[in-house]
Amino acid sequence: MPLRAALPGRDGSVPRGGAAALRLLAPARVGPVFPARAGGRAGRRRGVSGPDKPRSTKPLLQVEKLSTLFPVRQGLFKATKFLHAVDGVSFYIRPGETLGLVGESGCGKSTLGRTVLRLVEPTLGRIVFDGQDITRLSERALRPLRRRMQIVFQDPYSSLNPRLTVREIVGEGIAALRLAKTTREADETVLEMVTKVGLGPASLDRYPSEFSGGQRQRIAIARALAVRPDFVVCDEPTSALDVSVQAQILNLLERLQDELSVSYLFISHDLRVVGYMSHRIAVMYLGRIVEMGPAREVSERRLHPYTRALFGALPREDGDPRPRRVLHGEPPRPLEPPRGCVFQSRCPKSEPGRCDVEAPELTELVPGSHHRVACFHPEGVDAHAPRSSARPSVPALPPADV
Ligand SMILES: Nc1ncnc2c1ncn2[C@@H]1O[C@H](COP(=O)(O)OP(=O)(O)OP(=O)(O)O)[C@@H](O)[C@H]1O
Repeated sequence: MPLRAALPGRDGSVPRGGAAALRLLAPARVGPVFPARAGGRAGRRRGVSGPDKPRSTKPLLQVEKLSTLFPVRQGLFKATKFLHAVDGVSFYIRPGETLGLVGESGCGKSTLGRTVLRLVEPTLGRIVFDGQDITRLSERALRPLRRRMQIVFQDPYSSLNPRLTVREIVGEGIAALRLAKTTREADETVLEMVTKVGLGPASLDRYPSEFSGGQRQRIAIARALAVRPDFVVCDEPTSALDVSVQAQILNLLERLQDELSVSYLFISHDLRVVGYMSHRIAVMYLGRIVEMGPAREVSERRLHPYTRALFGALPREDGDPRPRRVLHGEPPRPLEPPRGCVFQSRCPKSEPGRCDVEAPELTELVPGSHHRVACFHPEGVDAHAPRSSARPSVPALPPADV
């Protein structure tokens, strides 16, 4: 089996995750709690292509059984082991759609996002972008597609070159890809993008250090969208920001998506953020997707015990500080993924002889529901019966002034 995973300058020998990571799943509230709205975007906005009414049924991005393994040297005389950062993941994203990817720190979200962009080499599986198999395309052959696939990183402090002005940062891609015929045209596009993200012309000749975290993230978003991509990986774009500006950036991303018809893979460890932004949600655990479906379905039904635990870790809306459900233990090391179900060691429903032997497939329990779960004992046998309460599970974020 050819193992082609790259090691892009990151020390992955110490797998992250654990108790500290789980605490991240229940951070302070993102601003004040507003009257609850339906989980997911399809339920709360008109004119947005929700999972039930997609703009197009043809996927823009199709990922099939994708795995990214990192070779890790254990010691001078020990054999190299392979860390399973992403393990047989399949999903699709339609044009103009947001797929939210949520899970604990270290479960493989960023690696998955980077692998689909071919910033990290896939080990196995297939990535099809707009009908073209890009899994093994050479860098040269990939170049024309690079414009169409962009990324916004978590940290707006380290992701912007401090020596470049905003004009240069936002114009970099336009110049590199020769998207403007004249300097004037390039300048106009830069100004248009900078204005779209809520920064004025006065920002153009200033440096990143002169801006706040939220403003820097706006610059990073302008840079990503200036080349008019079809698909953007948003890798925890608000995690490094003050709570007060998080909602502004989320609303900005949402507005730009509607204006520019871009698709997002939206990565976050914060369920409320993912629930707010996404048309569909994928829940990831130890490199695998354990539940995936329309945002409202996933947030209301929560078929996988892990999804339940994530929701249980959210702060209660009644202000009671006690978590509803505590997830004990640590995730297994991705260097030694368990046989059988990845969640078995922390699962209250784990069945010896089955869950520790066989890996459950991601399966649609109710045909046509588009809601799939990888579990032999999904929560609630009558999981698809209508629920009496209309209360959504993900508290909404406040509206913002963008
Ligand atoms: N270049 C690398 N070499 C070796 N291991 C790596 C490399 N990059 C990531 N890893 C490991 O792969 C696993 C998944 O990491 P990844 O950063 O994708 O997780 P994540 O869910 O995005 O976490 P976080 O939210 O903390 O960024 C981790 O165990 C990590 O240590």
